[in-house]
Amino acid sequence: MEVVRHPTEIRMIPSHPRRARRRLPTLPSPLHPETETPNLSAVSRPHRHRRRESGDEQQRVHAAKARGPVVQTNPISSSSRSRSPSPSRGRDSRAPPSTALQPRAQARLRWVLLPRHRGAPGSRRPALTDMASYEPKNILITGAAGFIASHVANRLVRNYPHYKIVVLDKIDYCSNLKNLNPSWPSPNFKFVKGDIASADLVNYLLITESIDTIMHFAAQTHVDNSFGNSFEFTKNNIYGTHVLLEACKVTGQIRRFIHVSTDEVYGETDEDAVVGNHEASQLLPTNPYSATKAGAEMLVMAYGRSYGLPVITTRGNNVYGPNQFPEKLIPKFILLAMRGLSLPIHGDGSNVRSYLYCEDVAEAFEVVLHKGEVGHVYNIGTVKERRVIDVAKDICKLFGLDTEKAISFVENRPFNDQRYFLDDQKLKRLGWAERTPWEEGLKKTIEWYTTNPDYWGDITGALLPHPRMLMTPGIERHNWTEEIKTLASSPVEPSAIAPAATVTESKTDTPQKPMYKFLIYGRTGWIGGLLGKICDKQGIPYEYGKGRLEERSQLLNDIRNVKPTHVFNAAGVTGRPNVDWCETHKQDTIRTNVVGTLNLADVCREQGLLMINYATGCIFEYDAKHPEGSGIGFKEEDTPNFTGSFYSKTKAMVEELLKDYDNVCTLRVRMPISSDLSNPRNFITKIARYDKVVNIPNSMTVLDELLPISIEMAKRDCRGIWNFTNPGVVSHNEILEMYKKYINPEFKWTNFTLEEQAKVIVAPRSNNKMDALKLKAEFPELLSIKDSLIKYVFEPNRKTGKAPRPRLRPQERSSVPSTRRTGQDLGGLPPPPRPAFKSPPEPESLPPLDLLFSSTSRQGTVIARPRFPLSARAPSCATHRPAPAPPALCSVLPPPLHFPDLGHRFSPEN
Ligand SMILES: O=c1ccn([C@@H]2O[C@H](COP(=O)(O)OP(=O)(O)O[C@H]3O[C@H](CO)[C@@H](O)[C@H](O)[C@H]3O)[C@@H](O)[C@H]2O)c(=O)[nH]1
Repeated sequence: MEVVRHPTEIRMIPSHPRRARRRLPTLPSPLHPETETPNLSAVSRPHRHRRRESGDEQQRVHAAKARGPVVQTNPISSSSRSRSPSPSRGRDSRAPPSTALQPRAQARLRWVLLPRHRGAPGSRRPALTDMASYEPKNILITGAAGFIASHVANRLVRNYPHYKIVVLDKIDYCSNLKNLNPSWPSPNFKFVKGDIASADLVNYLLITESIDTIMHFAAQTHVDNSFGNSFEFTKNNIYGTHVLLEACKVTGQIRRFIHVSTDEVYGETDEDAVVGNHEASQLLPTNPYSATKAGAEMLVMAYGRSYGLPVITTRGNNVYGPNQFPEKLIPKFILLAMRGLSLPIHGDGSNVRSYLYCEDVAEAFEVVLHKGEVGHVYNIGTVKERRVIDVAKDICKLFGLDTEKAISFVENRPFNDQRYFLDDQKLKRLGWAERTPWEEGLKKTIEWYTTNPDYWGDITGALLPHPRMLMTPGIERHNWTEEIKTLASSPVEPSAIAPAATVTESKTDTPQKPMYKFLIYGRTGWIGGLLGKICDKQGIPYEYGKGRLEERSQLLNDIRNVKPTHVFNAAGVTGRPNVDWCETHKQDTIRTNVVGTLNLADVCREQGLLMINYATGCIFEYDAKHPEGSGIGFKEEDTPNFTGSFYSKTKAMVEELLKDYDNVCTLRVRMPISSDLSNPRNFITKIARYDKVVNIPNSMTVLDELLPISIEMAKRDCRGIWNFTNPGVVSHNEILEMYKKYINPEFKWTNFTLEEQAKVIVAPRSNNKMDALKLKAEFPELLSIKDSLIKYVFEPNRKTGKAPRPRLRPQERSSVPSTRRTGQDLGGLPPPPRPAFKSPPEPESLPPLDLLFSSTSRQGTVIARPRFPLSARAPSCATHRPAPAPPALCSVLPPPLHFPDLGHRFSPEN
């Protein structure tokens, strides 16, 4: 008798660059020649070269011998485990099954299989030899409101009225009760809403429903999600499976446990492999999802071996067809094509997948259920492979779309297996065959989605290039209780099932839980205020942060209270009236802009939250490599070269440190502009009001266009550094020319040089061109700065006829000293007709400081003489003390001046 070591360990080989791995030599397989359960134990090999059954039997025998003698470890899977090692057994078990059991194993089998709760010893046990005609009675299907399982459940309910089909589903974000529509009226169908991880519920169901067969589909299945929240995968896929297995052990009545796994457990197939992964191939999962599926398989195998649970495992290729939640490639691309949106290909689209139509797969499960051999693994596969790009092209073709225009290429997944190639012969030998040709299946699928466009409700989040639906709040997208009650012919009464069952009364009329909730810092700032308005408009729930950025406990409180999906940081000190203030308030600047920002990033990371950080592009200035007028812009990866002002210096430092926070999306804003021409922070408003302006081309940010994009970036889970400006540059004079053309034909201005400007400002300011290609690639519709200015700012504000004199807000009027303007440069600011965004109201007590002290531009691009002596500057935002004001202003500066949230203002300096 030989002994085989119990597979206890998956050897995880550190990730290797894909190409490099492919070149490694093939190594012997560590497969146990007697079973189809993979040996995951001792042999350490390069990841890519777990053998794909090289056919070198000598190596296989050698590897088997090296592991030592074999022990009959699974009393149930007699067919595979009672045979002695046979080098002639190739890639799967073809020899007839043996029924011989070891005495000890027989005893164990009896212990497990006899119905200890009700049946007497000697009651009928599953006939171990008549595998080809297994007859279940009461089947529990887990995850049956999901895609594949619902097709299986509907098929079994329809084809086998004498089976009782009990389905258990927690109704996750990707499930839908409508998937079970065909089954609801059937008397042999029962739905239970609940979680497989609830041991009480599962035990109760197994016993009260006299379950003899389990088909276990319930799982977190979306690979993209698993890169974001893999603990959910461990909980659902491993722990959930474990609970089920334990319930099988405890209740002791299960005659079949069909465990649904995936081709992904084999890991990536070599590009040049001509033979597919056979059921005995080594498991080498590469992503967190497939790792949890492999982990679950190990538990299933262990319960088969340790307790004789009659297990069968399936490993399937990709499935497509009606009812699939559109986070998966095919339904997502169909729905995007229906909406005229671009189809985002991860990477270059060369990844290959093998697609099976859902009905064919349901039939495969029907075959496995009735004919599958206990202890065996079955691939459910097709050798017809398709590159992702070709799938996209086929969809485009059927929609009559131009592929060049309809397809876009986006960042790849952190790891994206190139190919999963299965050997599909074993299941075929049981009589199953794929029936639906790709063209037919795809047409049927498109037909279904176009007929049911609203089947899934709000699926905006799923249609993103890298959806992370699991990370959205309240994973349930819908409260299904009422539907359950209506749909079920014999709904499970709450009282009739274990307390853990969750068929509960509907507590709310709201059908849909929101998918996003934003926590925004910078309530009183310009950008913070605008963000709130965009959220209002888009119906996105949000709250403003109450805590100060530098107070960790306050931030944690905010997060606990708000439970956000994303955090937006539009807070920071910019100095009053301008960044010169930072030169003399270095610690205050550091406290908020450095300590506070880092603190928030750190808290968000700890809480698993993405932080969208409105940063600045004023950390660059034209240099020899990026000269003015050359068209060469600073890229995201360029090192800041402008530290002339303390403000910019600290911003550059923070940006550098934030690079190590993978939960942060840094948006480099520059010279923000909005359609609200009455807002004194608006770059246009400022330069139109200055006495003299410099004239330098710069990259700028049109907030009306770009702030909604930043929200979209949050939804798309964009991370890292982004130049957040419109493409191209525009100079001051060009903007003022537009101003003259659209707003006030009589408008005039005076230029002066940088040198002249330097005399009236404290710290130098930056001028630069940012390279916006990265942003443009993600948002191809992004307009160039000049087009954006026309579309979002000047056209909506266009004035015909003679423009009126500028209308200042009452505060502004009363606070403007008579000597402050020459007249011509204040002239012509009409109230904007209908700006897309209005600036948030300034706090009542806050005078319009930009007007009071309007002398300098923070970009260093415009300048006028100070309107007051510098000693009369605005109160310090850090001290909250009113600065002495000139007598003329006393009436409009209510004592004491209070700046409730100045520390959290977004910098208009950017
Ligand atoms: O917008 C998208 C979505 C997907 N893809 C690519 O399309 C392929 C298929 O992706 P997806 O539809 O998410 O499926 P897989 O990642 O192949 O995983 C599916 O197929 C597996 C079987 O191989 C199952 O185990 C998984 O549960 C199931 O999600 C992958 O290469 C993706 O990178 C894109 O290029 N763009």
